[in-house]
Amino acid sequence: MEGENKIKVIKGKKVVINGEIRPATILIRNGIIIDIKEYSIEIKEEHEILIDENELIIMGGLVDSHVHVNEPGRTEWEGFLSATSAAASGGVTTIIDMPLNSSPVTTTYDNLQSKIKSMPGKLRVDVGLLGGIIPGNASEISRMVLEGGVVGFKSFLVHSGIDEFPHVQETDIQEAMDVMKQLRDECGGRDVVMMFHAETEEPIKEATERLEREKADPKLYDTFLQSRPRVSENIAIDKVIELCKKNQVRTHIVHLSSSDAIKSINEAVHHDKVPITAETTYHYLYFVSEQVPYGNTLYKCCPPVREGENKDLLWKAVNEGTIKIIVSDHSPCTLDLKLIEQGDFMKAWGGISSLQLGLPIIWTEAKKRGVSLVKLSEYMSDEPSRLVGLNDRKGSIKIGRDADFVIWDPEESFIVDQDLLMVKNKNSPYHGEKLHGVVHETILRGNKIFKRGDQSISRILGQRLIPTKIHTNSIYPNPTLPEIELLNSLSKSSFIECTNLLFESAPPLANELYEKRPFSSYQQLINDADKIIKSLNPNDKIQVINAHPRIGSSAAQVKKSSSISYREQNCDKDSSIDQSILETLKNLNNQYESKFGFKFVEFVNGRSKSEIIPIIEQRLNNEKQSELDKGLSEMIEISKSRLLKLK
Ligand SMILES: NC(=O)NC(NC(N)=O)C(=O)[O-]
Ligand SMILES: [Zn+2]
Ligand SMILES: [Zn+2]
Repeated sequence: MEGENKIKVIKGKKVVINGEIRPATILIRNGIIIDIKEYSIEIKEEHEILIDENELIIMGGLVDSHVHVNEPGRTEWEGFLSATSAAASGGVTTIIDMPLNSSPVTTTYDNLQSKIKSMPGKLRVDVGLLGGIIPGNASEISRMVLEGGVVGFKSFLVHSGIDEFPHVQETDIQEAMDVMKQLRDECGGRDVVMMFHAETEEPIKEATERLEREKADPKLYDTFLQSRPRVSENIAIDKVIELCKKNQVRTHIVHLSSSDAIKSINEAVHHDKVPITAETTYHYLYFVSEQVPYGNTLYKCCPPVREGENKDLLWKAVNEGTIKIIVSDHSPCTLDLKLIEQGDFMKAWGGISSLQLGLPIIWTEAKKRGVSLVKLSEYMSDEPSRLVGLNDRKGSIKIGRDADFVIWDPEESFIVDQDLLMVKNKNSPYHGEKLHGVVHETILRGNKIFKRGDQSISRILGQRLIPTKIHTNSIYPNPTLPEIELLNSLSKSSFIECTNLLFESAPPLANELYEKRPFSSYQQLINDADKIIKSLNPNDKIQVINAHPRIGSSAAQVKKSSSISYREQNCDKDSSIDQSILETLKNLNNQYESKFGFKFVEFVNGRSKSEIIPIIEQRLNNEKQSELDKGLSEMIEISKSRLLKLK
């Protein structure tokens, strides 16, 4: 682990921040954006300059919330290493993996665990996982959220293409939504989004039978297009809206293709305040059905790429904000399943490979339509991240978020050469297309994970992401702790971010706690922490006790280091109390620290700052050793009281 407090710096003349493109200097510590300053501020020589850029655009790393990684199981189709390598090369720093086409599909807690076990050593970017909802698995939902840390669920209203992932009926959806309501109302708001592949069977079946009767040519794209009419999406989406309205649980329509449905989504959101969102994908915003070559099944996906007028209406919806999420729906397979020789659209696998190309694909179209870079950052980072409850950590550039960036040139163009793609199965309908926008560098939590032309960067730094509500980024206003089973399963840095909430950031304690996993309960964790602290050498004991902010420090200082202490010490009231109290506390802290050589720590327990003054005065008369032990035992009391608030 690099120096705990080393500051890294990113400077740029064209930085996308808060809805504008401007010069800025970004300060990063431990992978988190801790400050955004004027471009011209002086950089201290101990700071590490990561990027100093005059021309290229610097933007928050992209978040692609619809990726089929297909590991474990169908790793000949894709896998975590190839998918996250492609993501890194495309400026994508977070991907959300779908519950299919891995095998086993992620429809039980145990299957989720087998997916989690397949990840270590393969993540070049951060990865969140979705669970799957199929008929009869509602009993698995809670555990996949509370102990498994999934960021949402996906289900199909039509055959998914994979037999082990059957589609749901209305009763299955209602059963799942009942569980979501329980998670929201009884488990501290730990509800997550339900995503739907919204097509219905009936119109597809009728159209397909008619086309068969007419002996329509399966190599003609129009035959496939007619077999999946817009009405199939429209009916499915109306049903999803109805269920979302009835249950008021967060719902999402994936890969919207039918522009007919935009109106009903708009009305649901703006008129009926239904908690529903919709995404569209790169291919619906780039290709048109009229241009699909005869028999070229690489263009096949479900729902289908539709006509040019449909594409224009999707872009209009993007411009108006009805569609605020643009993702890949990267759904690769082995070439044989695309039946390239037969060119049979009706039998080929549905799914398009595009994970690495999203930014240039969308920018090429957006620049023609006057859609700004700023809006792309919102729709390809912020909104997908919000969808899966990660927008405190991931999204556009903001203090407190992970230091994820893409550095790219919107002016540069290139011809797509599929052989240069990092995905496992390289055949792509984008091959040969001229796109605008070249990614030069990608940064994940302050580390370079991709640099154009530099094959030497192949660092495996990605983490599995758990939902924001139980993620504990210290800047996040209302953190809560994960279930103990989920805590035990976290990567070291995520584990430590959780324990920092209880004990503040004290490496000698945190590192030893991590080695002691698994814990049966938080009570056992605190008891073990107490034992560890007692066993530390004096220097480490002092480092642990000094992790706590001083009582009486400025509110801004306390908030920056510990949002929990900020609340415990009632810092929000500081501006209204007699400033002499803060002055007295400051002096007493200085006396205490110069006498004992470490900070004064007391379990404030809601008492006012003035009530603490006589306590620090009295404790100034004690011996050093007894004060060190007292301060450390106060820390344990603080952690017990925090546990009550955080669970
Ligand atoms: N099983 C799949 O990967 N399906 C995917 N296939 C597409 N979109 O054609 C999807 O998202 O529905
Ligand atoms: Zn789908
Ligand atoms: Zn998909």
